[in-house]
Amino acid sequence: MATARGRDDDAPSFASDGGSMWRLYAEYGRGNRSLAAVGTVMAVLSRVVGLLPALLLGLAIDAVLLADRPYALPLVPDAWIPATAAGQVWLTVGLLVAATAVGAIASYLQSYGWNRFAQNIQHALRVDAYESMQALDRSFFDRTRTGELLAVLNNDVNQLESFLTDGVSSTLRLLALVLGVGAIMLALNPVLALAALVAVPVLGAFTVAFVRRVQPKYAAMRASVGSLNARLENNVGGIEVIKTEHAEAYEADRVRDASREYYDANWDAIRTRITFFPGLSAISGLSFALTFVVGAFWVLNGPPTVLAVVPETALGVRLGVADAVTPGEFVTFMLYTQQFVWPLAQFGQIVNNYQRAKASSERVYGVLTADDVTADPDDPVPFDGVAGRVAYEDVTFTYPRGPDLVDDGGDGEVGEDGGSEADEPGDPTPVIRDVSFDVAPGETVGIVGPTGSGKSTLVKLLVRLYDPDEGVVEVDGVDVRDRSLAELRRAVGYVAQEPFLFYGTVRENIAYGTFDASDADVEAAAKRAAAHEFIANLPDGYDSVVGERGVRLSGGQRQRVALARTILKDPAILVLDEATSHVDTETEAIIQRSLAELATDRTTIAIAHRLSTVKTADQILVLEGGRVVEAGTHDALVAEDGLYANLWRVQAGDIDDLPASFFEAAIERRAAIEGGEDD
Ligand SMILES: Nc1ncnc2c1ncn2[C@@H]1O[C@H](COP(=O)(O)OP(=O)(O)OP(=O)(O)O)[C@@H](O)[C@H]1O
Repeated sequence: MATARGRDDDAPSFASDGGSMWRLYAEYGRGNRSLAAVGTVMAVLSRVVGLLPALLLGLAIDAVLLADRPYALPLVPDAWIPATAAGQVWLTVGLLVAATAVGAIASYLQSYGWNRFAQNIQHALRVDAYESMQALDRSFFDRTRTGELLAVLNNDVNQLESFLTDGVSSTLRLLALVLGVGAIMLALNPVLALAALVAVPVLGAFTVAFVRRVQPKYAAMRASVGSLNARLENNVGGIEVIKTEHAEAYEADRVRDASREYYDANWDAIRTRITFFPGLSAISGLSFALTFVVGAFWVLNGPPTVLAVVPETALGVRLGVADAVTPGEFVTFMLYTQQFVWPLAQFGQIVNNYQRAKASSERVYGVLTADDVTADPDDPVPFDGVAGRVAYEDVTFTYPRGPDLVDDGGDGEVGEDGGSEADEPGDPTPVIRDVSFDVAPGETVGIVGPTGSGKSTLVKLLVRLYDPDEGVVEVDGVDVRDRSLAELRRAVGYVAQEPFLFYGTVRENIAYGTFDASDADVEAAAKRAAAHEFIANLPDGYDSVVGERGVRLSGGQRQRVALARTILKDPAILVLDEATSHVDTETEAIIQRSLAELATDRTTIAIAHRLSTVKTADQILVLEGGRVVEAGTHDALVAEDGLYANLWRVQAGDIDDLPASFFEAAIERRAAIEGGEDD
């Protein structure tokens, strides 16, 4: 698909099956029924009251112009009607004012009801969509572009709210109006009413045709908003690279392309929409004119002659074709026709908003019902104090590619088969293969190996960021999938390779996850992570704001804040993924000393490129191509004279002593990694 270039072809589109909108409204509306009821009743009341003026006006005109027409009001006993003309005028004025006042109050209450209803739903929906999104497993986020997800949580949720606020109440008012006016007109003069009502089926057919055309266009538009958002979000995040690579022009072009894609999708929808509204108005206008012609000639010349053949009591209903139409009736009729026909054109706007909300609701529903969730077991095995034994048994893992996800491109063509065959890159290769090892409680294990050999992936399986395809990862003899996620993640402290800091203070970042920690605990943890000194030197100390993602700190400082966070958590099992890679050797020595102290009474798994940091580990696993190729203590591995011994020589600077086979293997490895990245 041409327009899919530059998009992640396996990125989720958040599409869901149809019907999601009403399911969402039904589910979220349940707790807000009384607001909806107030909105509904008041919408109907305001419309009904709005019908009174035209009726009163017609009656008043006839009473004034026609000597044989006494002033009478429907449903009002004659005894209540004033005898004098002036009294009747005042009664009419009084009723008009009362109708206007009741109409205004009803209109306020209906707006209150529906707006409150819509805001409540919007709020609940956004929070739930966020919670569902948060529960999705790590691989979902690998495939998803942040901007697109934000578009769903923001724009799409807002779109639903806006339809609820305007669309639903307008529909109700329109319904009340059409039924009310239709009934009154039919009662006044059924034949003349038919002239006005003939527009209804025509408008209906016209609207159905519009909906069919515009619906896929709105879906395409929502998708391209997501695409554009994703591009913008990515570029703001990568602004440093854009600047240092002097890629401003290139990125401006890419944003232009994404924006143009949105423009085209939007314009396509707009073109359809702008032909729809004038079309509706034209139909409404024609119907108004038709009613006027029939009515006017009826007033002037009596009933149309074509109707003379219609029996007066056909079907037992009085058709009134033989009656004259009074000027007052004619005015009432024309006012109603206008009130009735023009708002029908508004129906187009409602349908239009409905279609937009429908496209949005499908995306929101897609997030709410996405099932890529790391499941908590039904009956988790509780920890009985965490001893800290870790075991991997024949573990194999491959990163999922996501062929199940629909690519809807930017051009609005939603893939019918869930992705094109041509994009299928073949079976992905496992990143972890048949890995088995055992870590006794309190032991320290070092994991080393060339870049891309699967070290980070291996430890992510322990905290269930991913689950293995084959084999088992155990903590204290129980499969981690049988542990509750909360307990497991409390037991295992994980310092990621690129630690993430939240916008906020240093203190908040250290206490993240241990939210009830005291200031003294935070400081103690920072000291153990060799972070206290630099924090104390920041302008506001522990209250200094770190900036978004911690940009105001250096890479090494960020690492130490993240390390302090995990130290504060005081987990039984400590997993460090190159936790000190960004700090200088002197600081590293300080951290190593406190880590060694920490490691004495807890299991520690440390990934390291700098082999000196794991030299004293109880065992070292050497990973290559996802397999454990060597295992043992530092001395044993050096004596073995294999990959570890060669890596050790590299770091000791003894490059001249390395065998040629080491370089050949290293070049092969690089080629394999780069080849893997290409596909
Ligand atoms: N989220 C992901 N989705 C798909 N593939 C991934 C993902 N993360 C890593 N990989 C791939 O898995 C392989 C192992 O990556 P991993 O990060 O585990 O290696 P590593 O040994 O920790 O590397 P380094 O030493 O460079 O940190 C690499 O080929 C990488 O391209």
